[in-house]
Amino acid sequence: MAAAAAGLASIWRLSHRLRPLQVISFPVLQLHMSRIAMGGSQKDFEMAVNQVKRLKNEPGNEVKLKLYALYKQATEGPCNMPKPGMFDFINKAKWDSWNALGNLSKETARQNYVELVSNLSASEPSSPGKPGAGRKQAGYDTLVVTSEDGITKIMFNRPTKKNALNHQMYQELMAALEAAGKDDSAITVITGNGDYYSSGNDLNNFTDSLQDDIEKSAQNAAILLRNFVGCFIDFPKPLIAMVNGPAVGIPVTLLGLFDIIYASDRATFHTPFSHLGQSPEGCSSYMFPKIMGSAKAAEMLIFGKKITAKEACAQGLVTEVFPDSTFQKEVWTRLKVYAKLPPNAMRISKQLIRNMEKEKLHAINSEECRVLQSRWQSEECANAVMNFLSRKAKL
Ligand SMILES: CCCCC/C=C/C(=O)SCCNC(=O)CCNC(=O)[C@H](O)C(C)(C)COP(=O)(O)OP(=O)(O)OC[C@H]1O[C@@H](n2cnc3c(N)ncnc32)[C@H](O)[C@@H]1OP(=O)(O)O
Repeated sequence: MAAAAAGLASIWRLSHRLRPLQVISFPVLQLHMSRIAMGGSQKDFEMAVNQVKRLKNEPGNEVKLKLYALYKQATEGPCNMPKPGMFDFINKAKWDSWNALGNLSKETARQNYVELVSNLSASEPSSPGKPGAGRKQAGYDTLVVTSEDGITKIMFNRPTKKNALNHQMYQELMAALEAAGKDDSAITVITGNGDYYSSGNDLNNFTDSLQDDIEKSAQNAAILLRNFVGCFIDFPKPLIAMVNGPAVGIPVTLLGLFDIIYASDRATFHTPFSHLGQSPEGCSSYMFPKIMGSAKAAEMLIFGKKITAKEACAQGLVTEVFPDSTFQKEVWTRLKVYAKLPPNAMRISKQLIRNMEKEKLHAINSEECRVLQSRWQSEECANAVMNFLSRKAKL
C-alpha cells in the first residue's frame, strides 16, 4: 500500500510541475484551442500544459498516463528511467506508458499532447444552464437534487464514472440527506443518472486521499464511512431507492436501510468485498442475513455472487421489479400517489418500524468500519485496488 500512498494521483502532479497559469479570455482560448488542434509549436504545447490544469472533467487514469507519457517524451525524449520493480505499481504504470512511445520524436509527442488536450477541452461542459437546471438545488456537483410533488429526489450524477462515489459525493450525499430530512417533502428518493445506479466506492479515493500516513488515511476513511452510513440509519422519512441499473458495493449494502426498493429489470446487485480484500459495510453484515437468510447473504457478502433484480426481489432485498422500458414512468406515477399521503403519519410509521433497532444498527456500523479500517491497510486490498487502477482487473 506504500505504492498506493504515492498514488496514481501523483502522475498528475508529477507530470505537470509547470509555470503559473496564464490568464486567457474564453474567446481567445477558443481561438487558441482550434489553432492548437492543428499544430504543436512549443508555445502551443505550453498553453496545452496550462489548459490541462483547467479541465473540469477528471480525465481518468488511462488518459492521465497518456498525458504523462507524451509530456515526458516531448520534454525529455525516449524513456530514460530504469524499469521500476513489479510491485512499484504506480511508477511501473508510468514507465510502461512512457516506454511504449519508443523513439517518437519530441516534436510529434508535443503535437500529440496538444491534440489530446484539445480533444479533452472540446468535451468539457460549455456553460451552465442546461434545460431543467432551474429546478436543481444549488450547491451540489456530484448530485442532482430536486424537490417537487412532495418528493425530494437525490440523483447520483457522475454517469461517465458509473456514478462511483468519490469523497465529494459522500459529503454531498450527507448534506443532501440532512436537508431532505428537514424539508417539507413527504418522501425521499435516491437514484442514478445514466446506465448505472452506482459502481460503489470510487477506487481512486484510495490514491487521492492517501497521505504519507496510511494508518491516518484509513482512520479518516472509517470516520467518513461511519458518519455516512449513520445518515441512512437516522434518516427520518420514508427513503426509497430507484435502482435504475447495476449497483456495486456500498450502494447495494445500504439498501437494507431503505424502506422501499424499486428496481429496473436491468439492475444487478453485486458486493465483491472478498475480491477487493475488503469486508461488508452499510450494516449489511446484519441486515442482509435478516432480510434474505444467512446462506443467501453469505453467497453475496462472502463470495461476491452477483444477483439479478428478479433474484434480489425473490430474496426480499428488492420490493418490486419493473421492465426497464416503463421503469421511470411506472415508479414515478406510484411515488407521486404515495407522496400525497399524510407526511407525519408516514414519518411516524417509519420510525416505529425502524427505531427499535437504531442503536443496534449504529453499533453494527461502528464495528464494520473498525474492521474495514484494518482491511484497507492490508496487502489484499492494496493489490485489488492497484489492479483496477492499472487496468488489470474489472469486476
Ligand atoms: C470511504 C468509504 C469506503 C466505503 C466502502 C465501499 C466499498 C465499495 O463500494 S466496494 C465496490 C467498489 N467498486 C468496484 O470495485 C467497481 C469497479 N468498477 C468496475 O469494475 C467497472 O468499472 C464496472 C464493472 C463497474 C463497469 O465496467 P464497464 O462497463 O466496462 O465501464 P468502465 O470500467 O469503462 O467504467 C467507466 C469509467 O468509470 C470508472 N469507474 C467505474 N467504476 C469505478 C469505481 N468504482 N471507482 C473508480 N472509477 C470507476 C472507470 O474507471 C472508467 O473511467 P475512465 O477510464 O476514466 O473512463
